[in-house]
Amino acid sequence: MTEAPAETCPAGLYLDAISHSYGARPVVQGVTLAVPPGQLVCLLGPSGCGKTTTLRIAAGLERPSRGRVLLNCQTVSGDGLHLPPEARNVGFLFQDYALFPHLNVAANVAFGLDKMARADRAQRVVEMLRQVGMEAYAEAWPHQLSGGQQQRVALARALAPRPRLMLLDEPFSGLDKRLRDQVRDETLHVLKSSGVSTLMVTHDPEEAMFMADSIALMKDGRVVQMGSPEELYLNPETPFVASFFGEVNLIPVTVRNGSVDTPFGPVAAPDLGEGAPAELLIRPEGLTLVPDSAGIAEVLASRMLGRVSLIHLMAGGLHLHARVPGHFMPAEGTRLTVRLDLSQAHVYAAEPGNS
Ligand SMILES: Nc1ncnc2c1ncn2[C@@H]1O[C@H](COP(=O)(O)OP(=O)(O)OP(=O)(O)O)[C@@H](O)[C@H]1O
Repeated sequence: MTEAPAETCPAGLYLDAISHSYGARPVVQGVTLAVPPGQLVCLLGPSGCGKTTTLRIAAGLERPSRGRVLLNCQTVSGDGLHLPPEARNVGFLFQDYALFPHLNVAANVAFGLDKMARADRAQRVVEMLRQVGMEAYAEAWPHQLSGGQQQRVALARALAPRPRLMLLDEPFSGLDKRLRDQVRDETLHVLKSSGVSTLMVTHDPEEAMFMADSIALMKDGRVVQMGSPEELYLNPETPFVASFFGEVNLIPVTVRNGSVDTPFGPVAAPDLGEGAPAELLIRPEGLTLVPDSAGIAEVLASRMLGRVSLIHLMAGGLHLHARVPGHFMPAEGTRLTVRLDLSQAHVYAAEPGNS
């Protein structure tokens, strides 16, 4: 393995300007990202944006056409070198990464521990099964377990050899919603308490926000923004980032005196120039509604969505959606005063390709 220069060498996983093409088609283009030790980073983005290819490059299952992969400051891909997955000491958890059906639970977990002394191996298996709450199932066969239990055993198997990196690709998508929430929560706790660095692929923004210390949002093979879930949600750099985390109201506007007008008051605009066409994005949860016979907005429809109510309203000629926590169902035609939370409103240049 080649030592990397110290200044470009954060510990953990470091992808350094990775590009990859299938034939003539570029699918990953100059991706640079770090997964610091013990951190969980999610690769998030729409279908086909290159998440899985990036993960496969980190695993060593694909060789990048350009760039380098570093693990704890050692080059494992790049500079003419390419270590295969089995030489990288990485653990995998995939949606369809099934357990070996001919091995019982304990033997599945022991699978990657062949270099350990027998007694140490048995102890490590018990320790791992305890960590994932499956110690009572050591002698069970995979077909006797539920999907969630199988996934817990797969996690124990992946972590047993103490990998220096865990790679997860849509690991919960085979589970139904209720089970998924529970297994996701357990998986996060086990990963965090093991202290392993983790890179996880998901297309689900809520899942990424639940799991990640840091999210790299991808589009067309590139990372368009990377940061903590709060940073991406509260300070999205483009309309694409803003709208990826949930429905938004999108309003064409014009910049006047450094701001744009809305029916609820002005919103400060970035420096786009006087008269510049712009896009105003308002999150539906950024609108607070108060019934008021003198209000400028009118209810078109109210819908209960479970924990929130969705109100369709008309204000200043605009059809907007507001999401209000709890049960709030004003009748059609009710007049409202609307307050806008400015932290939930963002103005962008109306450039083609901006979104
Ligand atoms: N082995 C391959 N040969 C050719 N093209 C491929 C191959 N693997 C992936 N692709 C293409 O590369 C692009 C990126 O695929 P990738 O699986 O990395 O995206 P993704 O973001 O993980 O998508 P998804 O969420 O749908 O899995 C897609 O258009 C896909 O069809």
